Amino acid sequence: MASSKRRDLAGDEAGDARCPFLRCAELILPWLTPRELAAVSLTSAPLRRASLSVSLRRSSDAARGLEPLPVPFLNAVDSRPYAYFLYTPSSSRVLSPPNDAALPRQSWGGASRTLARSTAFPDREAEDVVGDVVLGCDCERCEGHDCACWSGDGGGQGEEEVEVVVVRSECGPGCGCGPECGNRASQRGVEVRLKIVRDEKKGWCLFADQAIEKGRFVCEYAGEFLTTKEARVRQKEYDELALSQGFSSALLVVREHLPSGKACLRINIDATKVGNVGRFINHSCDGGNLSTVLVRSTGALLPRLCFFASKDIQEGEELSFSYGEIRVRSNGLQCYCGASNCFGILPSEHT
Ligand SMILES: C[S@@+](CC[C@H](N)C(=O)[O-])C[C@H]1O[C@@H](n2cnc3c(N)ncnc32)[C@H](O)[C@@H]1O
Repeated sequence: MASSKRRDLAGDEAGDARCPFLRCAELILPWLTPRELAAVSLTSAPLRRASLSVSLRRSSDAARGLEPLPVPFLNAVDSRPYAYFLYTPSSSRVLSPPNDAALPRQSWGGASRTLARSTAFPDREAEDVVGDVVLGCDCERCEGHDCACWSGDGGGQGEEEVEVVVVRSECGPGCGCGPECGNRASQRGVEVRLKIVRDEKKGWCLFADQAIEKGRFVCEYAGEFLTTKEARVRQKEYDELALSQGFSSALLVVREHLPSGKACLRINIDATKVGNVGRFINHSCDGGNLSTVLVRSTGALLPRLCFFASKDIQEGEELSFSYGEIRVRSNGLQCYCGASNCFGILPSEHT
């Protein structure tokens, strides 16, 4: 009996594959948002099966084939199969669309992984529209030369605090060397096995799926480069959503002090709508196991924010870093990092 049921199912699937309408659907479904996919799946059993396949393929690789290794979603706590956002391996490739424009679509979960590459981002140089020089940086801890600080959104209610990070130079487009050059560690994408695991309290969390030695590059914090004006508008929108719907946003502000010591370059990276696996890294009050490094490639105006292992990391360990130390709101979002020195609330700072 069971085997005849299996045969029926296999027969249905073979029939589905031969139907021209379903072959078209296979091409279209990967371009749909989860909401659109759910609506389509209600229309017929074959479309429900096709939509389910798309969801399964999406949950098997958050990076949609754009990184050297797949990064799966694992969820044992609720029914969400994956988080939906547009994937970019590196910040420098994307541009924020105008406020009122819909985000471009990106194919995800199709039978062919190569479709993900046809993302419709405008083909313009990001660097001519982002990166604000701010005179008289208000960061008190940075002394000016060769230092940088960053702050980020800790789940609403303003940006987070400012943290000193290291600045590193790598080879760039103008250097004669190729992609295998040892001085391009952060330019080859995610080369360590990672997985994204759902937690009841923290939402999605990025985990190491292999041991990672201290100092090794883990991933970039990739997202949309925004102007400061756009960042402030978005921050306000995210704060409201965080308070009303428990929304998780991922907007970081990096300030790199210019050599004069009298100005800093403010870079706003928003991974909320367009990002990479870095957007799943949670905060830890003890500093976690990742260090943040600003990497500037020769010839590039804007640096990229990159994560390196700050200690030896075991397979199965959650990856985390400190979002900062300032908490401007005593009623900020609750922190569940579990560190012995946990403050109880996530860092936050005024935008
Ligand atoms: C950059 S995202 C990290 C990924 C996020 N957990 C998700 O589900 O997409 C930042 C958000 O994660 C959550 N988060 C990060 N660290 C946390 C922590 N230690 N405790 C509770 N929530 C945390 C907050 O909602 C914050 O706004």
